[in-house]
Amino acid sequence: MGEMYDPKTGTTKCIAAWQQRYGRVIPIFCFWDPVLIVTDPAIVREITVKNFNTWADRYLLGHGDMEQQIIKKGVFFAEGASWKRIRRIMTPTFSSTKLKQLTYHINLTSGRLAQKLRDLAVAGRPANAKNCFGAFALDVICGTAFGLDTNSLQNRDVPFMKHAQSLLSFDRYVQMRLTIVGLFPWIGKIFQMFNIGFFKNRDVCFFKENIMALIKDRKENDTGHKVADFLQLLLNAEASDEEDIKEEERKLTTEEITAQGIIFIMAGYETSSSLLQFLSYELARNQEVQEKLAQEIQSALGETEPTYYNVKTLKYMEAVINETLRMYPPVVSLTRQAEVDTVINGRTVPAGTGVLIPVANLGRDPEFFPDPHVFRPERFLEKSKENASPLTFLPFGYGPRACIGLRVAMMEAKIALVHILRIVRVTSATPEHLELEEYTGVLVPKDPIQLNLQVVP
Ligand code: HEM
Repeated sequence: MGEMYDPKTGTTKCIAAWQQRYGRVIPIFCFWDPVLIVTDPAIVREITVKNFNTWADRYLLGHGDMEQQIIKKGVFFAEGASWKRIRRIMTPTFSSTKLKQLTYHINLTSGRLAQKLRDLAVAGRPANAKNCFGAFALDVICGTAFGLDTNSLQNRDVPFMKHAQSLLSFDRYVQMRLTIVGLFPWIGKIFQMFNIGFFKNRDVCFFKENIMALIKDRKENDTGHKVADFLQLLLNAEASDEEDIKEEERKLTTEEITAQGIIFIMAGYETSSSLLQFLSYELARNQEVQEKLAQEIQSALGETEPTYYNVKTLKYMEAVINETLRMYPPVVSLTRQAEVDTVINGRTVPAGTGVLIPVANLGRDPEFFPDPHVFRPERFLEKSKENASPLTFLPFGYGPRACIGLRVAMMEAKIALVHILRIVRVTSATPEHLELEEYTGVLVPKDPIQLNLQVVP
């Protein structure tokens, strides 16, 4: 009998303690499943890159029985040859040429966000970071993915906002299903027969119906050529009715395009919101960092509108974002599953074994990042041991299965910061002691962050 996971201690602390005792490859059981927790950079490389073909799929509790059919067609959850095909078709959608066409919408939404924060500063009211950055991130994803102007920054009751929040909420209902399927794996198949999934059907259906209606509208009214959002780019690569085409050459069907639309909301909403919440909190606590950032924006851009290219020159800003992602990675761990028997650390690992790479532990490991609890963006600028290995800093994952939206997320955060810091400063923030909620899908603060703001004179 080994050690038990103690929910009171929290996942990150538990893993850190196990690592002290057992080293950087820790075998555990996740309910009945054998899983290895890996914090050794060389083995992380082995799994995510060198031996990628063996480890291409994600390890999912419930082994895929808990995701609705349409969700499983999304690139995040897809497996094997199907994932390969979808990812290959989607990759050009995220090229620099395509991404620079999205800046119009990101600038529009960032301008609104900055204005909202300014209004709160003028009114002497604190900003609820989750509400402001959550609405911002959702508006960005709805605009860039579907060409929709949801403006949930002004109107929090928009159905897209309600369903997105509910879709991603890791409430008791979801936790209960996960525990039941963890303890009694055969129930997963029964849940599947009754279409009971990990995500709530009403939210999945809402997004499915709305995205399909958008696709229908684009096709009927031939408005596609006027827009350059992700949906249109995928529609341009839509499958024809040819039946005799080889599986790996098949393009995306309407249902598959719809599935990618849902995945964009899942992957791009809470993650970007989480990043901006923690970043603004750290700016409040590190005023010198905030001033340096504002100065960089002024000297590099003046009053020019931010673009895909000019925000790339903001190196200090990039370091501030990276330092936030190191301390508060929105996705706290990566998972993979062995397709066939393989060898790790000199030991044979049977097919089906899961791997968990705890991104949050790697980022706070003093061996890789000295004084890990100190917010110090400079560590990402200096040529040092700290940024020597990309395998210790994994907020966007690594290898062929890494985040496809990395450049969108970085551009979005940078453009938002340019607009915000041109007109307001974060003077202080609560809570005094930030506790992290580790059981949700995405890392969030336990208590909502409130930001006190001041208008730039
Ligand atoms: C701060 C923001 C974001 C963070 C921290 C983040 C992080 C991640 C991580 C850690 C993964 C798993 C990578 C792996 O397993 O190696 C991932 C996958 C993914 N992300 Fe992001 N992400 C962010 C924003 C976005 C955005 C804005 C989009 C879409 C526009 C997006 C789309 C995706 C997709 C589609 C996948 C699945 C890729 C695959 O399985 O092939 N992400 N993301």
